Amino acid sequence: MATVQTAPEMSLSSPLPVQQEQSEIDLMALTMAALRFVNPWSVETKPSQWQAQIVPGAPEAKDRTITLAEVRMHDTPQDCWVVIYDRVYDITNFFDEHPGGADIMFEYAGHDASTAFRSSGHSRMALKALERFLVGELPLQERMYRRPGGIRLSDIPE
Ligand code: HEM
Repeated sequence: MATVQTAPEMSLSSPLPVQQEQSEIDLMALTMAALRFVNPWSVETKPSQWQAQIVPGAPEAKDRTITLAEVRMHDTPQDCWVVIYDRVYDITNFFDEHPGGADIMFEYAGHDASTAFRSSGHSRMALKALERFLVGELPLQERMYRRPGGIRLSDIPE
């Protein structure tokens, strides 16, 4: 004997839950796509291949913007970045060369080392040496020195 399937009961007060879930997923996907379009870094959680390939001291390094959040991810002896006067330096290959020793520099791995660098009385030669390690610069809103109204010091290089 044939059975007749009846449609599930519907009422205005209880809309179908499946349809509701579907529309929420689509909305989320649309929002993420829009964010990725407007500002890719706002939805990127891991360092991208592009950022991983920065060559320290390369001429284009001064045009790269790197956030403090990205700097924080580079805090190991094999991959060590520091911030000095709003600029980001990859000092991974400098540990053995540093006249002040490796340990003192590693204390600032992934962090801002401006005050420590300044208070160690580094020479003009040391300031010049920074150029070899440059990988980028902080975004304007995260800078302390190189921004309108920022802290002014006589020894901040151009
Ligand atoms: C990429 C970053 C750095 C570069 C290129 C650098 C470079 C140098 C250079 C060339 C010297 C020899 C003295 C001079 O010319 O001033 C020196 C000494 C020294 N540095 Fe650094 N330095 C860096 C980061 C740091 C940091 C973050 C600290 C943390 C406190 C530090 C602490 C010292 C100290 C204490 C000395 C004195 C060593 C001594 O006289 O025995 N340096 N550094």
